[in-house]
Amino acid sequence: MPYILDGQRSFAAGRGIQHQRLHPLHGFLGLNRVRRRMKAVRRVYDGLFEEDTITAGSDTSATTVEWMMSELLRHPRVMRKVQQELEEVVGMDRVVEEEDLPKLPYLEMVIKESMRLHPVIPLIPREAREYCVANGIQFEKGTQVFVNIWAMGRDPNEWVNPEAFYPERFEAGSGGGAGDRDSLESGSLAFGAGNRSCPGMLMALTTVRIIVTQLVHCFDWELSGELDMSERFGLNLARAKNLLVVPTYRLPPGS
Ligand code: HEM
Repeated sequence: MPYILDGQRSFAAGRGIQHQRLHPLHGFLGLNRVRRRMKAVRRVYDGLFEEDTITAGSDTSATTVEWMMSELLRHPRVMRKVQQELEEVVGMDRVVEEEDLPKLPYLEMVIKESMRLHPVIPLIPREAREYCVANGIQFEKGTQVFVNIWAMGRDPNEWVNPEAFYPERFEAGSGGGAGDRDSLESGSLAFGAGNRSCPGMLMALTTVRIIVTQLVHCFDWELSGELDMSERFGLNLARAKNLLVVPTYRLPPGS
């Protein structure tokens, strides 16, 4: 039966698989884990209100998961390669744990590639605090600027074949246009830059990594119907259409 794969409910999948052995597409996200992390983030950034953190932190991660799963469904070769990496590192008799994540280099490339093409916050607002000139353009003090992260990720001057989903471009020496963007945590603009960059980045990356790996490790996925990659423009750049999929459990019974 086709299932609407949305990032929020994918959280549920992880929890269901790990602890309840429910139908894996029901259940509940490890919300306590998320709450614990939220508290940790708040301790560090205690000037922020919880509402801000939850708003900024939930849709963004969920939408990132949806785009990544869409790209994996569109590129079975890449999906298979992620599954193979998981089979080698984790095996097939248990689910992925957070401790496994640093041992999954190909997964990292897939995340980078997906976030390059689908930064969920496509425009980052800034204001010129003083008169300045950048790229020959003069900005008066107080000018509002929107940095277009979406366009930068698809700039043909920066990336070889920018519209292609090709995670291997991030391999050292691949010549794929990755340049010095070898680390998401230090290089990607998908989380902004400078003093106001995303304070939830590390938590977000861990959340996305664990959800996607559990989905891909525990299930084979098939599309139900056409895959429409249209975007719904807004503050959060989400999929315009539901992602309809058919999952099949692939771990042996009891694992
Ligand atoms: C994949 C998931 C996420 C993405 C792509 C993302 C991206 C971003 C971006 C681009 C900004 C603006 C940065 C700038 O202006 O330079 C931002 C700000 C922010 N993010 Fe995230 N974010 C994600 C997840 C999270 C999570 C999980 C939290 C909290 C737990 C969070 C909390 C915040 C907050 C509070 C701000 C405002 C920071 C400020 O204005 O100083 N984000 N995020």
